[in-house]
Amino acid sequence: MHTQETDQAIAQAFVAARRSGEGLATYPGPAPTTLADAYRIQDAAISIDGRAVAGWKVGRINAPLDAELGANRLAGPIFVDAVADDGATMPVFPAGFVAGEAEWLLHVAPGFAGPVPADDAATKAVIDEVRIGIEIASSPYPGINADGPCVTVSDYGNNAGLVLGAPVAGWADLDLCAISIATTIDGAVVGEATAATMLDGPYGAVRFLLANLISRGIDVSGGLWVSSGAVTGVHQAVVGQSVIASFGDLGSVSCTLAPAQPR
Ligand SMILES: C=C/C=C(\O)C(=O)O
Repeated sequence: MHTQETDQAIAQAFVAARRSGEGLATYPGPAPTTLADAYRIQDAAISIDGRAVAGWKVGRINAPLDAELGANRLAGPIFVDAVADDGATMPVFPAGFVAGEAEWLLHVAPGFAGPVPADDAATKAVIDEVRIGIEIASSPYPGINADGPCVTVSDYGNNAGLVLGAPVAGWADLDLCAISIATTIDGAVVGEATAATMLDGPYGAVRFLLANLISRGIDVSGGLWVSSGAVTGVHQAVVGQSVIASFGDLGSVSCTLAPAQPR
């Protein structure tokens, strides 16, 4: 059973492991089995952590768990100090889980005051920038994804950073779901797809996120990045490897994975 004490203890253990750069061989407490419990742990960890949040990752919850849990996406914070530019070296947890994901990055403009937009046109109206990017998925706990979405949510949705690629000129007139994207790790193509496979697409991810954050009482008025979900897959990788996400004529964005250092 989850109590405030167990939530705090789990959150504390994840924050401490992330600060140390070390792994967590086992889940640090009773694993959450509902999204409500999982987001309470995430909220507690954000509060203990104390770093400013620059944006949020959105990930997919696949069938049949989407029906069981009552949501087909999940969210986790991306901290300001984990946002980097194209070509960056990105810290990850070598004893835990490590992956790179090609993603559309959408920025919700400062001043958003709700309500959550109802369709893509209304969603575009609250966005002031779109970029190509890479989400770094990494957690000190190796079972972070294998143990299911509630465990994923409980440790920041398995996020460890965001690589900001080039701004997309004329994004509002482009069909983001029509652009072929490829992910390459150490020179080998590990996935190719478009965002057409992703539920209601990148703008739908923004709507999900705004509704999720508002329901949790989180301020969404200051401007925030949305890393809208893995297009070509969640590609596991190891320290030292390079990840390149290619977005056709829009160009590519890359990073290299390095071990997290104590902070
Ligand atoms: C559990 C993580 C999943 C993602 O990051 C995703 O679907 O984008």
